[in-house]
Amino acid sequence: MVKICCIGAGYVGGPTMAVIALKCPSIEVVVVDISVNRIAAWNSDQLPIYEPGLDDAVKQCRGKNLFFSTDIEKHVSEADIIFVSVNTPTKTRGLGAGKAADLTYWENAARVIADVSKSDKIVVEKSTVPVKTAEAIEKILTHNSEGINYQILSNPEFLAEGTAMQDLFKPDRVLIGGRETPEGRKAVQALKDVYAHWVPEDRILTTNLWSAELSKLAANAFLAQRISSINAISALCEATGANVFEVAYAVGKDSRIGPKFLTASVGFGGSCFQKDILNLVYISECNGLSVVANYWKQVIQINDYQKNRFVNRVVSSMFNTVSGKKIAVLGFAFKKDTGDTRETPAIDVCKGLLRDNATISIYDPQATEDQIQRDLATNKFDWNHPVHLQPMSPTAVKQVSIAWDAYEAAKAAHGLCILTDWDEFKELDYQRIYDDMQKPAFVFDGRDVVDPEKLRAIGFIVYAIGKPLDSWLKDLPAVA
Ligand SMILES: NC(=O)C1=CN([C@@H]2O[C@H](COP(=O)(O)OP(=O)(O)OC[C@H]3O[C@@H](n4cnc5c(N)ncnc54)[C@H](O)[C@@H]3O)[C@@H](O)[C@H]2O)C=CC1
Ligand SMILES: O=C(O)[C@H]1O[C@H](OP(=O)(O)OP(=O)(O)OC[C@H]2O[C@@H](n3ccc(=O)[nH]c3=O)[C@H](O)[C@@H]2O)[C@H](O)[C@@H](O)[C@@H]1O
Repeated sequence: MVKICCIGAGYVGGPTMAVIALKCPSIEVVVVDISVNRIAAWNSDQLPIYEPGLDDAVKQCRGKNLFFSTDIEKHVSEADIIFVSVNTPTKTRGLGAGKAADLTYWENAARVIADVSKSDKIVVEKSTVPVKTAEAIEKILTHNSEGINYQILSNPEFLAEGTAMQDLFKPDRVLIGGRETPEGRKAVQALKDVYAHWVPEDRILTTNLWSAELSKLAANAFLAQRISSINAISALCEATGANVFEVAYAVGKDSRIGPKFLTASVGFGGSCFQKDILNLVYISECNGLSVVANYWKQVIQINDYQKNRFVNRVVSSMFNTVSGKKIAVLGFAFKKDTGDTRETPAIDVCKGLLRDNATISIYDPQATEDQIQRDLATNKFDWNHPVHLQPMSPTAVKQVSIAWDAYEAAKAAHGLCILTDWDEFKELDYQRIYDDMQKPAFVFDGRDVVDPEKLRAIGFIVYAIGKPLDSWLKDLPAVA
């Protein structure tokens, strides 16, 4: 029986291994992690992450050919194929701080592999890493253990949260990079054989190591670039009276452009887009390509601009101050159908409103109170280190409270900001919300959730990103 061990039981390690176990009953899969709590949760009825369809998959194979454990050494030493799916956050200090990837977690994992391996291993980079990481990992492994053959493969993951299970069941492509040697090709074939259990052969692409590593960074950069492009246009739409959703529809109808990833928003969030672009910027700079680096930096600058613009719209609309005013925030997760709040634009928007001394009441169907408070108290870039390495009880921000539903959040509020595209926000009784709010009642829609005209008919003053402005907002500055 082939044995797989995955180091890192997070958003990628958990779902990807559950799908491998489900689709390959003849393979034993063990997911290991340094976090005792996370592993305990994977072994319980309350999985550590919310992802539609994940519970079912885990329940079907846990205890049969899928296991979760903290005994990293045992399972690494027994495995034939080791996936490494640990965090690769942005460095917070030292050389490359604020840009380069912090490979501490990866290096620690590699050192454990080197320490405990007694047989040949295929080591698979599942984490998103800078180009040439495989070379560094190879050095750590070969310099620390004798007589063992390691084949390093790059097999980046392209799943998106909220749709992870369907992305894994039906991937657009699986990408495997390996050394162009007989041993390298054999390792690539071994990993191909795993995916071939359910992925059609023509969707399994093989490349050299560096192409695979770079393709992952490039894919995320291209996706984020589309969002920043449409968000840049959204500002122009507000200035001209065009509607960004009509523009996106018209632009996306061109089959060369396509309709996806053209939804204007308060900004992209999530653990990877910003981190991976910063990484690309850093690699470009390190290779002396400053023009290339500056080009990609713009994608992040537009994203920051969009979040700032939203905050400024809120403050300027509400008579240039939100001091002491209650603002309801609907949605804190970085997108719908996930409880993940990493790099969510809601953090920047809430921090912006808090700087102006607002009082905030937040409702999100999945994000927990503890996580929200932690996010608002954490410095930029510290968030993406494992939760167990972060302060256990960060000081709660006292102007922030968490509500159990949207109506409670909106009660007596002056303004309401929609920051995540949860479907349930479309179905709310906005008349009831209006009746309970202070007047004039403002709605700021950062996610194309509400129909501004319907809300205006109720009496709200509405700002919706990229859509024609209320007469009240027309003369106010978009960016203060
Ligand atoms: N979250 C996502 O949707 C996607 C993430 N990725 C990439 O996958 C990688 C992992 O991301 P996530 O799963 O979101 O991170 P995560 O933070 O959810 O999970 C990483 C896990 O690794 C564990 N860990 C860290 N060092 C360890 C070590 N030495 N030994 C054992 N366990 C260790 C941590 O405790 C944590 O539970 C990152 O490189 C990310 O860029 C790629 C595609 C999608
Ligand atoms: O490397 C990663 O971590 C993953 O990053 C993204 O996946 P994810 O961040 O989970 O979610 P997306 O659906 O890409 O959304 C990212 C952010 O962009 C926003 N977005 C997305 C699409 C759009 O048109 N407009 C827009 O504002 C979302 O609301 C969200 O805040 C990519 O889509 C995945 O392919 C990739 O594997």
